[in-house]
Amino acid sequence: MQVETPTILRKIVARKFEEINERKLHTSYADLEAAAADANIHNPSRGFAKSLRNKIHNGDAGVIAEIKKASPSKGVLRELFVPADIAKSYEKGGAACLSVLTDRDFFQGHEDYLVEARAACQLPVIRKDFIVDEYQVLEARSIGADCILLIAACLSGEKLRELDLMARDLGMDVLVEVHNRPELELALEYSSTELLGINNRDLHTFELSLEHTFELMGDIPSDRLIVTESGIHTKDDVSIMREKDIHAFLVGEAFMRAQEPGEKLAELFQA
Ligand SMILES: O=P(O)(O)OC[C@@H](O)[C@@H](O)c1c[nH]c2ccccc12
Repeated sequence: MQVETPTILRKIVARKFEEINERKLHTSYADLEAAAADANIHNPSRGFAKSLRNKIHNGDAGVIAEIKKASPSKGVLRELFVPADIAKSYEKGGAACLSVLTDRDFFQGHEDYLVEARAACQLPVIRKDFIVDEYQVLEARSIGADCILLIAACLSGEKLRELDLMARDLGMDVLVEVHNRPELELALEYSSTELLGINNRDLHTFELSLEHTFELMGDIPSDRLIVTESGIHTKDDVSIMREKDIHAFLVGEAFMRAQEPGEKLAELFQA
């Protein structure tokens, strides 16, 4: 079963396949396998899901704080952009985990940003990119990623299963992202990952509504940890979610626009 792919996403994914082919000319799959194995010795996974769960067990929100310079819908979000400083600020502000955009062409991200951010703190990090090929999964572990994002809207069921199992074999956690019911069905059928993200933003129209989380959450088995993604800007947004028993959040823009991202995190998420 293949869920229909929206157009902006189709454009990004088409470019992604080109990019992967370019990279394969530069670094072979075998070299990347060796680099990932090496990372598992020198830079083992920090336990992404575990860190989220720990915060939630303590009664806090589990916040995945995003490091994102720009996005296709909003343009540049932050001019002064030093990933290591942002990472430290987030850690101080109480983040459970970091999310680092590594896509270059649409989000002005870079793999180096993930490496720099992770080296500057103790937090586990998710590689936020459009992952459609095994090559990118190896690449993620080789740069130190503790988790990868898999977006149901750009994967077939079989591909989702393959990439999910491969990531977990490499010691990473997997966050599977869905936006609507067909994608949720695909995610539940083809992946048993604990972390299920509901993106409140439609990657086709950029339309954003927190209602997406409430509409889909009822169909998610209780052994999964739901992460509400995108469009969280106010303390009210946070309390509405927590009242409905959603305790894990992925937040980017609201923090990126603040002078001190970690202070903004503490302000939004303090009880
Ligand atoms: O900046 P926001 O609205 O707080 O959203 C963060 C995050 O959810 C968003 O960046 C995101 C969610 N899924 C994605 C997939 C690809 C790129 C980006 C994303």
